[in-house]
Amino acid sequence: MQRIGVIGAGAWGTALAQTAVRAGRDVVLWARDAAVVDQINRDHLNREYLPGCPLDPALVATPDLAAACEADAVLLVVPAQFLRAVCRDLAPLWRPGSPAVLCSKGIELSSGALMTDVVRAELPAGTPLACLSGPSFAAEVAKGLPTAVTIASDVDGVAEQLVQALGTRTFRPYHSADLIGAETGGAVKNVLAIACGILEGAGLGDNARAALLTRGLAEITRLGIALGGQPQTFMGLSGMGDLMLTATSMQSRNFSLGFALGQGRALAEILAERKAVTEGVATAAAVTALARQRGIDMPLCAAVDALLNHGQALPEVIDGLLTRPFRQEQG
Ligand SMILES: NC(=O)C1=CN([C@@H]2O[C@H](COP(=O)(O)OP(=O)(O)OC[C@H]3O[C@@H](n4cnc5c(N)ncnc54)[C@H](O)[C@@H]3O)[C@@H](O)[C@H]2O)C=CC1
Ligand SMILES: O=C(CO)COP(=O)(O)O
Repeated sequence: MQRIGVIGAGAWGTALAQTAVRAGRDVVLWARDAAVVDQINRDHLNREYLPGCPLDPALVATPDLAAACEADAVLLVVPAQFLRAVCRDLAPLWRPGSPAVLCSKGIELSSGALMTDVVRAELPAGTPLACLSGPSFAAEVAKGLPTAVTIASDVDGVAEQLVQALGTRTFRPYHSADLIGAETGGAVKNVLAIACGILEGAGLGDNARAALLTRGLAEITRLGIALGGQPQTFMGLSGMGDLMLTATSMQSRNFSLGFALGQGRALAEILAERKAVTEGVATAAAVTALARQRGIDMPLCAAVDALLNHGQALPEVIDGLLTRPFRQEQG
């Protein structure tokens, strides 16, 4: 895999493109915004989405989807709610047999579909699928700080090839065969990061944070197993690893949104101030609907959804969680 296409030049697409260049690959990064394309090619910067990170001059950006599809593997890095529309444009341009690597973290709100379901439905039949997930803030990856992630695929040998293509001394992918497990962890942790931010912003204490992380991981695991994931995946980088990172750091857009909510600010006001995507907002609703449909108990995700999307007041949401019946810990 020498030539890598990257679809989406937000923070994560740009950082992944940069790390693939560092790994010695020829990389073409597609951006929908012509100004971003020009800036990457001319100034070797993406000031809009990845400020303060000088980019390798060998990184080439393009406004032409077809040019990014001329690749041995294509990383899909557009926000979850836009992925289907972009895949529809990609489908006629797709190089047969080229793996699609999902790097977005979310669940489609309109359908409850995982990102792999979306891609499977829209890209040509037989396209090998993989998922890259794990604890990885884009700015740190772009700067070459040490990072470990999971690359999962259900097609023999594909994850291993991607590990070889993208891995460097400081960007360290581990391969896995559990595609569903890897992507479920990445999607649901965003909702739990909002919850953790809320409790931090509201000053509910360190005990509450530990309780939330632990019970949150139990929610990820319950849903992930029901969708077909392997239990041990949720203890790995794409599960516990990403939850620990995202739900404890102000670098996270999801955590910082939760923090502001916990301090009493309104969702609309917080969202109006940011251009960056905060995936957990839509995913809270998507995951809560999915859990309800499958009869899976996910009280923390449901609480975030009630607060964000159904107008429930914060004290009421917290009270609802604190007055749940006592129960056995496992299961
Ligand atoms: N930023 C990070 O540290 C990480 C992000 N991710 C995931 O990567 C995905 C992309 O996030 P970021 O690169 O951070 O985004 P971002 O917040 O930096 O940028 C937003 C992106 O959305 C695109 N966009 C806006 N409207 C669009 C539309 N209508 N159609 C298609 N694209 C549109 C913009 O062009 C831009 O590329 C998300 O699912 C996120 O969860 C995963 C790991 C790390
Ligand atoms: O997924 C991420 C880190 O692994 C990025 O999280 P945020 O989208 O909350 O910034």
